[in-house]
Amino acid sequence: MLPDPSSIDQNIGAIRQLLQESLGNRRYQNWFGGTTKLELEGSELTIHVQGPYLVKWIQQQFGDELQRILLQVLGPAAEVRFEVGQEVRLSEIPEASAAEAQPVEALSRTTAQPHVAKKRKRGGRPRPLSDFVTGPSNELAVAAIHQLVHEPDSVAMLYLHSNVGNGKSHLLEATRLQLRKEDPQLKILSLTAEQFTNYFTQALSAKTLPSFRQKFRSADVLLIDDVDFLDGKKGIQDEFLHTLKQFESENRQVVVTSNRHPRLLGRTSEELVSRFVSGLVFRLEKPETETRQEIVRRHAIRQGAKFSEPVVEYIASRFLNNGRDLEGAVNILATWARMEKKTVTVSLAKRLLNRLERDCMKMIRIADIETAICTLFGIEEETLKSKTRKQSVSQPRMLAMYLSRTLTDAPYSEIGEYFGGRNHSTVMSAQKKVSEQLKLQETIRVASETWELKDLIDTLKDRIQAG
Ligand SMILES: Nc1ncnc2c1ncn2[C@@H]1O[C@H](COP(=O)(O)OP(=O)(O)OP(=O)(O)O)[C@@H](O)[C@H]1O
Repeated sequence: MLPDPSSIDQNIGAIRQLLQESLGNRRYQNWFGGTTKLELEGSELTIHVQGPYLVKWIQQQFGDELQRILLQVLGPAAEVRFEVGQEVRLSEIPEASAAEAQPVEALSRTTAQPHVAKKRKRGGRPRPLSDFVTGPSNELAVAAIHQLVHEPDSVAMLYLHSNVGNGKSHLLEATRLQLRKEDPQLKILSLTAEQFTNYFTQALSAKTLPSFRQKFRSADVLLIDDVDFLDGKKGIQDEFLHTLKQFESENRQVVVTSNRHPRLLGRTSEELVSRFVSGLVFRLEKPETETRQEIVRRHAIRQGAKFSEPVVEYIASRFLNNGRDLEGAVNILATWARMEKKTVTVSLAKRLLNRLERDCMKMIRIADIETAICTLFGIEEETLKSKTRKQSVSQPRMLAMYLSRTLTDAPYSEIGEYFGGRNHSTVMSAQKKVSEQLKLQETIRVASETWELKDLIDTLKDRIQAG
């Protein structure tokens, strides 16, 4: 039986009221009012927040109170989870198809969801190109978008890749907005690869593949976020490949984003990879100092906060990896300033962000390194740990040992044991060998690409740190 929508509204209303009573109006408005959306499904409350820092913050500050209130309103089965980012919005799918297609959530909620914050895409504030801070780390990608929009005949496929939080989704949405501005009639289909998969699976089981194909192939431009989601999913890859072929044959445009270079999609068909690399491929690098500072300034303005230059510089020097972390830090400080009606100083920023930064630091395990190496080189974990001395396996194994020494506190013996019961001197010599290769600026082959060893190690480190 479907839940009664009025009882859902009543329960959310009761939760909000109790929170307001318990926290006081001002704190309630700051943390749960305004744009903080609450959703209830059964006895699970989902709180939608803007960034991972807010998850930590709300859990630390109000976790106990929240649990008490949920227990009171929803009973002992009550659970709370957080969603970081905003709601999914298939905004440019023509009305009919959006209505027909079952929402992605409805499909994914048929199985139990782990209680982790899962990032969703789009919705919320629009992210135009003018909001995107451009610098050496990303300017080629931005130039490519301009070209795609203004010279459609010259760009058929654009592939943007980067580590987490460096603006892929922002740029994809900005592309949609630019295209729309240029031609309001254009049919733009914009969705994540996961949504594509869910729509496809749904159409397959409902035996409505022809109309699914019609919808996905009738667009003028296709924008797909997180195409790496398809890695290792053969059936969907075939379907996606057919869609791409159709776009290609009719000179329509496709933009995709991914967390890695197409050649590093180890479990993706060669045909699909070669389509990706045949287009323009750009990597969004970590933002450099000036870009980070400007991201902080602009985001502070959006949050209605005014930070002094030393505070801007402090935040930018503290969060080096991506725009998302910077925005999260700004959100915390801006909300604090609003609540306390005080100016944020550098020492206050240090104090407030210290604890949060510690909480968000990732503990790296040897298993994380193993996963990153196996994914990148497209080899199985058992093979990496096996006795084989083939160079295609021994080189990744040496790298795994080297990174385990660099990124974890594990002793040589533990690392050796982990990678196939080897002794500590094997690990020592792997570390020495990789260090020498780095000194000699050697290159290394991964799939059919040649990499500078240093670039490869930096990429691996980024991906391991980002989880
Ligand atoms: N150069 C930039 N200028 C302005 N904002 C940026 C920039 N880089 C990242 N951001 C902001 O950081 C946040 C994270 O960016 P986004 O979601 O686009 O990252 P992503 O690369 O898609 O991450 P993921 O790999 O997790 O999907 C967004 O709010 C985005 O607007």
